[in-house]
Amino acid sequence: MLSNRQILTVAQMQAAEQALIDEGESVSSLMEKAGTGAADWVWRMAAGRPVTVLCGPGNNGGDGYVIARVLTERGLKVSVVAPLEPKTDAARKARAAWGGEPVEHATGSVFVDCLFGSGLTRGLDEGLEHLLLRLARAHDLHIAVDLPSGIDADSGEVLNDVLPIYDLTIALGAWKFAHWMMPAMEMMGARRLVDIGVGEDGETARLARRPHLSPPEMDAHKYSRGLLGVIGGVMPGASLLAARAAMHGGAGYVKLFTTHPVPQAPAELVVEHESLSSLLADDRLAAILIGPGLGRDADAHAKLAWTLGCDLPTVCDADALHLLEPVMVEGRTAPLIVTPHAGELEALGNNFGSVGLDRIDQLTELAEAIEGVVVAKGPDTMIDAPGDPVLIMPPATSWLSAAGTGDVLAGLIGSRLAVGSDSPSGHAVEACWLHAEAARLAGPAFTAGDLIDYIPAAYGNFL
Ligand SMILES: NC(=O)C1=CN([C@@H]2O[C@H](COP(=O)(O)OP(=O)(O)OC[C@H]3O[C@@H](n4cnc5c(N)ncnc54)[C@H](O)[C@@H]3O)[C@@H](O)[C@H]2O)[C@@H](O)CC1
Ligand SMILES: Nc1ncnc2c1ncn2[C@@H]1O[C@H](COP(=O)(O)OP(=O)(O)O)[C@@H](O)[C@H]1O
Ligand SMILES: [K+]
Repeated sequence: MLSNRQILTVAQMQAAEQALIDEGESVSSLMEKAGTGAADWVWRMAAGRPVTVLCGPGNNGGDGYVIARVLTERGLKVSVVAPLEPKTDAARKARAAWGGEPVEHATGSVFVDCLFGSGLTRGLDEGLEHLLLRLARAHDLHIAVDLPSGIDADSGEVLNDVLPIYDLTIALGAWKFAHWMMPAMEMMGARRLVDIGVGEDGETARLARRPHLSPPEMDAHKYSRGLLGVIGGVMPGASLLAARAAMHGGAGYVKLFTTHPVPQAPAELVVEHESLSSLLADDRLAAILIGPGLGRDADAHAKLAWTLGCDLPTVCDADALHLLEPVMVEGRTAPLIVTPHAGELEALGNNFGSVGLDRIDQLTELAEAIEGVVVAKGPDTMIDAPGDPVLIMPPATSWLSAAGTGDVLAGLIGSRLAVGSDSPSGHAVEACWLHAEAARLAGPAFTAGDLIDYIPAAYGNFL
């Protein structure tokens, strides 16, 4: 059965195709499924208008010839541009079955890019780049088959300076990382997946599943729902945002521990000013969040070291990520979740020895090194825990790119961790969904404070 969530590397995709071939398929029969499935989408988009297909030398080009044949049979006017002869047997057969004559150039309504797919090994050379751009400019609608040509399937890297922007990308068989990773995913437009029979493999990366949350138990009380301690620092605003968000994230009780005055704290938020050691001795604490507004001085360092030494379920965000060192996590057994944005991921990589790696490798290595969950934030937020498949969040609204929204997410993750009904990475996923859903409901131009107001309604959408 088609898995709508599975994300494969090129090597995994090739292995999956080989498994199908071992079961009796051929490259040509797979190409027929891929091409006819893609042709259905092109047919819908074209709505009777002329189509131009750009076919490359490999099997992606082969898919293009199948699309051209199917749409011609259905009565559409189809032109094929083929700057390179087909090199694979399956592509040659598909071209012969199409039976038409390629043209040098075509204008029309719908442009279908079958130049290169997952077999791309380098950026497009100047001639192909110009041809691709010229054809794209000569058409109104742009469709990429499997992947836009010129991007790296495994890293989402865009290998040419200028490439077309697509209205639709039709993934074949399974998602590739580039479909859900920046910067490539920005070019893809809507994404659709065509089934060619690739099965589910529990080991591979996947899109994070939308969670189902539960209301509190009938006999719940504030402690049974989870007590979260948020440790503040020199910038009270950030820890206050996190604590306020946490109050709506499921935990029954949120306390803010800070030595600094917090005049804007709402009445429901308990602010404690005692020493950290006595506050952390409370055995009712279900989880701790430390980092937003903490500062990066010696005092902040000491607070972080002390907190992690208490071995409670802990979320580290913001300043804590710059201070975190391997020695602080040694010997811990309680869950740890870190929530770096790109810059903080870099800083953590430096401290934990995972430098110079691509984003996915850095994520997985860091999760192993801290023996905890890493939530790598951004337009393509990814979550990893040691031994688990990498999870990628579906894209959230770009209005989240506002100061303080990370503090809100950290508060939500802390809150879910305090609830403690799922695995730590499961809680990170729940919080990311709550955050994204609150942002969707908040509409345009919200602030981090506004975002918090939408968390209860977002919560309601997961019950
Ligand atoms: N392998 C299979 O069983 C199937 C593959 N399918 C399609 O096949 C695609 C992968 O096919 P291929 O592995 O043939 O790869 P591509 O069709 O993406 O192209 C690879 C060919 O282009 C050359 N090439 C790579 N980068 C180049 C560049 N920058 N400039 C010039 N030439 C370059 C390679 O040397 C190779 O000859 C998938 O994306 C998908 O569209 C589907 O038809 C389904 C079945
Ligand atoms: N362009 C974007 N599209 C979607 N989500 C984004 C975008 N930019 C930022 N975000 C999200 O917003 C939050 C920002 O967090 P962070 O960078 O820590 O900001 P801050 O430190 O100001 O709170 C993260 O959850 C991130 O995933
Ligand atoms: K393509």
